[in-house]
Order: sequence, then C-alpha cells, then structure tokens
Amino acid sequence: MARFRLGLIAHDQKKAAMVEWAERHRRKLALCDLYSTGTTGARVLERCPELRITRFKSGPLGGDQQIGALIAEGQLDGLVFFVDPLSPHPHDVDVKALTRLALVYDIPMACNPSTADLVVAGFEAAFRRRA
Ligand SMILES: O=C(CO)COP(=O)(O)O
Repeated sequence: MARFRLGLIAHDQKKAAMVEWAERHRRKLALCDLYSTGTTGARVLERCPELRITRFKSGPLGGDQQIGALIAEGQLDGLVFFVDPLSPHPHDVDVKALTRLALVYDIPMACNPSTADLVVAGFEAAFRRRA
C-alpha cells in the first residue's frame, strides 16, 4: 500500500506546537513518508525518533523551495506548515512561493494545528478506504 507523503514545516515560534502536534499523531505519522525542512525535522525526531523523515535544508537556506519542488513534481500528498503570522521572515518570498504551489497543485495544506488535525483525519479515512 502506498504511503502518504506529507511535508512538515514550522516557523521558529511554532516549532513547539509542531512537536506537540506530531507527538499527538505519531502513530498515524508513522504510516507516512515525511519530508521536512532542516530544523523542524530535527525537532520532531528528537521527540518521535521512530518517524521516517527526509530532512531538507533549513527554510531560510532553501528548504521551503525544496519542499515546493516536491509539490511541483507531484511527490507530496499534503503539507502541514505552521506559519508564524506575527514575526518577519528573511525568506518570506520562499514561504509565499511554497504556499502558492500548494494552492496551484491543490494539495491539502494545514497552517495551524486545528486544521492539521482535520488533514490527518482525512488521511486516516483514505487509509481505511485503501485497506
Ligand atoms: O523557515 C522555515 C519555514 O519557512 C522552517 O525552516 P526550519 O525547519 O529549518 O526552521
């Protein structure tokens, strides 16, 4: 059975929320191939070392663009991207480009934990249908 391919990214002020969210869903995330920017993936793996995460560069160094390339190539089924709306980001153009590609290719994109809960529930339902 194909595994879901899910991107995980969080801005610095949202990393604690990402770790908490990933831990809460770790059993379902273990059924996914996960892709993350550098620091986000490292933080999640500290708490959930069993997860299979391919880590790209840190966001400001091109990681957002690498995740965007996966979307453009049809290699990502969903994106959980906890955006910090209250801080400036030096790579804001990359953030915008990534969210734009998620819209262009119509992949589910969750930008906060409550939406990410719904996305995971959707994956669960799809797993059940496939089983
Ligand atoms: O900057 C980011 C998203 O725009 C995230 O990058 P890191 O996970 O490397 O902190």
